Amino acid sequence: MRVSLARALFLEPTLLLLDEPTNHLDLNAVIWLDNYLQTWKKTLLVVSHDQSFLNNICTDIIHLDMKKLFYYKGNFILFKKMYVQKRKELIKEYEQQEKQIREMKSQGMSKEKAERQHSHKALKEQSRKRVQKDEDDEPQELLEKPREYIVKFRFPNPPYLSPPVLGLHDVTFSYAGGKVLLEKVNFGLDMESRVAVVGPNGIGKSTFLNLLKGELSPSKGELRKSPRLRIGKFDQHSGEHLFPDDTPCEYLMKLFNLPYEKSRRQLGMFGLPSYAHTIPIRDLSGGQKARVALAELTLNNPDILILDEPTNNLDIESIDALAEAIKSYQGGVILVSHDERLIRETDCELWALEKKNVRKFNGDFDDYREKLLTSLGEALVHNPSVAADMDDDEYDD
Ligand SMILES: Nc1ncnc2c1ncn2[C@@H]1O[C@H](COP(=O)(O)OP(=O)(O)OP(=O)(O)O)[C@@H](O)[C@H]1O
Repeated sequence: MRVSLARALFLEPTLLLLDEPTNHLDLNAVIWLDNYLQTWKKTLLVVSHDQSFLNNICTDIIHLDMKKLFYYKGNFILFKKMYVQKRKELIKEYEQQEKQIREMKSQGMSKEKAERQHSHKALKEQSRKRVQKDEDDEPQELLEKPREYIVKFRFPNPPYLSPPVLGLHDVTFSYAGGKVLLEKVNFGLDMESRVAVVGPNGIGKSTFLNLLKGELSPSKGELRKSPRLRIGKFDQHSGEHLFPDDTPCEYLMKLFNLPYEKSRRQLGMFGLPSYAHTIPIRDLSGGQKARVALAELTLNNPDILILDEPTNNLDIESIDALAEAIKSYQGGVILVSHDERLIRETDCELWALEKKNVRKFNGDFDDYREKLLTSLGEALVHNPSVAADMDDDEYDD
């Protein structure tokens, strides 16, 4: 991923097309790319579910909605505001159309005729308003009902567990025959924790989370956890353990002994479209499987959430829903993510994995960004006036 991206950037094409470029990058690389592309002089067309990235680099947004492209000037924040307004107008127009059709029907007209009549009427109205007619009159299509796409996640609040809840004590770890990835790590989580672990690709972030979950055993040292602790872990592979022959609805019903309706409600809450509740899991997309896995995780009532790149298979609305759910959740959360917005929104402390240990970064996300870019010798595009101090003082031992 890094190599193909580097090649694309090096060639400086007139038109640079990027499809989810941040998906396989670590946070440091995303910060660099974001900063770099802010001064990109040529045309860039990007598809991304990373809102901060879109905000920082885009001057225009094209929204693919109801099978059409809609053009907006400005970055993603502006688009969101304009879209809310546009939706209101579309709903109003749709309601007017439906009212007129209802009136025609009440005068004894058939549904089909009323709809046909309405499209001609709408066309006449449009032609009357048009100063210059530059295209052939075709009966105007009826407006579709603007779709409402609301995703709302909720993690049930666990009972309070007094600290220490979960911790690594003097943990050293290496894979069989591999080099030491973590050495004498001491780290603890409690119910109030909000931690984002950052560090470059391959440094051992997922390994660290797997040690906390107990999926890996320390080579030296130990994992200690509260006996009643339930951990919920979600990662890019979370869809893989689902039974492929079951439908999502059957899967949750069997696992949690749920009634049919409750199972469907749970899936719906996690944004799985209703047709996908009753088809085999093997036919779901990666993003849809991720939703089933999140629905399952929630039903397990976890006390601590371990999230490893949770945004990769989620769309923008679901990432927002995830951030909201984490904000109102009263258990502990530790995550690895390259999504700046998720880290900021959830108020996570940054812990950096480097030199085989995990240490708290003293500063907020902007400080981290600035420190990183300065260490790479990059000019800061957003905030050039602040000088960075590259001392190790910024870390707690
Ligand atoms: N099961 C395994 N057996 C042997 N080596 C492994 C295994 N899993 C990971 N590694 C190696 O351990 C190192 C750390 O991997 P890990 O996935 O923990 O890093 P990471 O920081 O999460 O990376 P990324 O940001 O790319 O996801 C890498 O060099 C990786 O190749």
